[in-house]
Amino acid sequence: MENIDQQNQKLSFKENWNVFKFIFKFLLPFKKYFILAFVFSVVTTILASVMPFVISNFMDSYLETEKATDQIIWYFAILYFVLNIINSIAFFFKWNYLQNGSIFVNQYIRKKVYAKLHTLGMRYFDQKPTGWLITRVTNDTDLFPFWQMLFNTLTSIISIVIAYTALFIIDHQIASVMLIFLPILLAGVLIYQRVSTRVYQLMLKKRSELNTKLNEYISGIRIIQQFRQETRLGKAFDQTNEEYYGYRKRVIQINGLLLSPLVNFLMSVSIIVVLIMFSDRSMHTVVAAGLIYAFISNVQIYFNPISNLMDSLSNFSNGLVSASRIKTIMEESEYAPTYKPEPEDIAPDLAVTNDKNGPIISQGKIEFRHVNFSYDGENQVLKDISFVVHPGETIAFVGHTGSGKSSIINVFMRFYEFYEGQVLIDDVDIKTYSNEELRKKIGLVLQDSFMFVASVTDNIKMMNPKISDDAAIAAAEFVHADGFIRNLEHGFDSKVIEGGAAFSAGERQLINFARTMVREPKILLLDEATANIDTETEALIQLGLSNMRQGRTTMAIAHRLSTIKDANLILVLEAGEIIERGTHDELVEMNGYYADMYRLQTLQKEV
Ligand SMILES: Nc1ncnc2c1ncn2[C@@H]1O[C@H](COP(=O)(O)OP(=O)(O)OP(=O)(O)O)[C@@H](O)[C@H]1O
Repeated sequence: MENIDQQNQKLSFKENWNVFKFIFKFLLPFKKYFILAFVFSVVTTILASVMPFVISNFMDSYLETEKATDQIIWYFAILYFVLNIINSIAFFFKWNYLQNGSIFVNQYIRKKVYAKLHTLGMRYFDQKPTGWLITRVTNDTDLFPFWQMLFNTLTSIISIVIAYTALFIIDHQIASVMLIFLPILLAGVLIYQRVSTRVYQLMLKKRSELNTKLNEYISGIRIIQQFRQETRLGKAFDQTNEEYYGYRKRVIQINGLLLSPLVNFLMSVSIIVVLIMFSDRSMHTVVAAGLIYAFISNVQIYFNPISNLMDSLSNFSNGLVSASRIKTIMEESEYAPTYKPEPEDIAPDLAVTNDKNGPIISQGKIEFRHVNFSYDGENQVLKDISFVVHPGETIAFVGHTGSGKSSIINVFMRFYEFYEGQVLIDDVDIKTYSNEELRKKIGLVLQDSFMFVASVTDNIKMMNPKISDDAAIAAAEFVHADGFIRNLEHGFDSKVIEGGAAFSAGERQLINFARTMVREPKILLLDEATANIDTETEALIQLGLSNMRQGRTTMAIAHRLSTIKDANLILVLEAGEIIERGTHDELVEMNGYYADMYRLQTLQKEV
């Protein structure tokens, strides 16, 4: 994880520019909001610069000359009041458009990143800690301050130009002196940016680490408690938390030291310079007090945006760091299938029809041709796997734990990309099928399935509105899950609590069967449950399974050999290689590894 974060810490100017262009594209669909906010912002800036002139005019033309009648006082009071009201209204609209625009862009980015994650293969998720991913989708997509900063930069430049024009109109000589402060301020801005960005990035890295640790601790809480790891992990968590706090404190210190004090100091110096220059001028000529007031007001308007800009400058660099991480995720393609089979790879002898997404699976014939596979590119997990399963037949994989049984399923489901060998369905390369078609036609039944917080029916339908409640109930009946469901207090409408904790492993398995069958898959992949299931539920499961297998091509991982005696082909795996193949009777006759396993299991059963 450290490497992942470090990658983004030192970006060259060109890389930053690319990141900026990338993230800016997300803003375009919402540009209307930002343009309107900009228009209202210009209105408020012009009004803020003009209002001191109203006061200065009143002071110089009426107060000093003692000509201020009631009528004139009212006139100026109302004018000032109206300008203030207009200013407030313009400010409200500017604020509103800017906030809404930023919220919409963030939401849009989050939606896109979330959708992208769904297209990435399992290998990606193996390598990225969940907490890291959560930080990316939640914190990194929260670019609110970044958009504000961009907007502030633009409006600040306009403010500086307008305020400077006002200064120039009042007194171009003194206004010219004000220009000296600009490079000094810019130098301050650059120094601040350098110092703050580094510390800010370290702080962000710690926050990401904190999230990762928290996620690990919560997901592994059972093991942690069982092995009494609370104190050790608590200490590790405290340490990261302490480091995070340390960086946070440094950020606050840097901001406190460099931000407003520097700008305020320079503003005070400039006001003193202005006063000295006006006093000097008053030696030779009359200087109107209102003019000095208008000048000083505009000096403040001239400095304020710079102060704001510095304030949010760190947001800019942080936003770019976050944006670069989003860019990395959005441009991730390594795990997405890129392989396009050569025409000669495909030798269809089954009639295959196509729809708009590509070929569709109609028969369910499966073939593996010399497939090699590795998760990490180093350790070969599957070696030269070849077999054929004809439509409606069952193939079973047996072997010790870690022999590669689940990996065959992983490759077949395209959870992981493989690069050597070929897998075909209905004689068509699996890589030509759309993922949608594969997910639709292949029903995967894992040992333990995830249950959502929803009703039993919705868990069977998996919230798919196209599936009717009746179909869900029919599927439950088909796999014999209806008996126990109807015995629940609210039957099919009973609420499932998180993870399905209120159901036994066998009951969850039965719901899972129904969930698979309601989609009417052509191919079934079964990972036989190893959990202890009571004999009654076990009998239901076996009944459900045999119903499910009728007329479907089935690939089953079997732990108890008694359940796959009738399979058309059994493959015995050892360290990723097929060491024996045949039907149950053939393998027993062969008197090899399978026969040993079978004898052992029969003996255990008898004992
Ligand atoms: N996501 C992964 N990343 C890296 N290696 C993996 C991954 N999943 C499995 N492996 C490794 O691949 C090898 C084969 O594992 P696989 O899960 O296919 O075995 P299996 O026969 O299904 O075992 P079991 O019966 O315990 O489920 C093992 O050495 C395992 O450590």
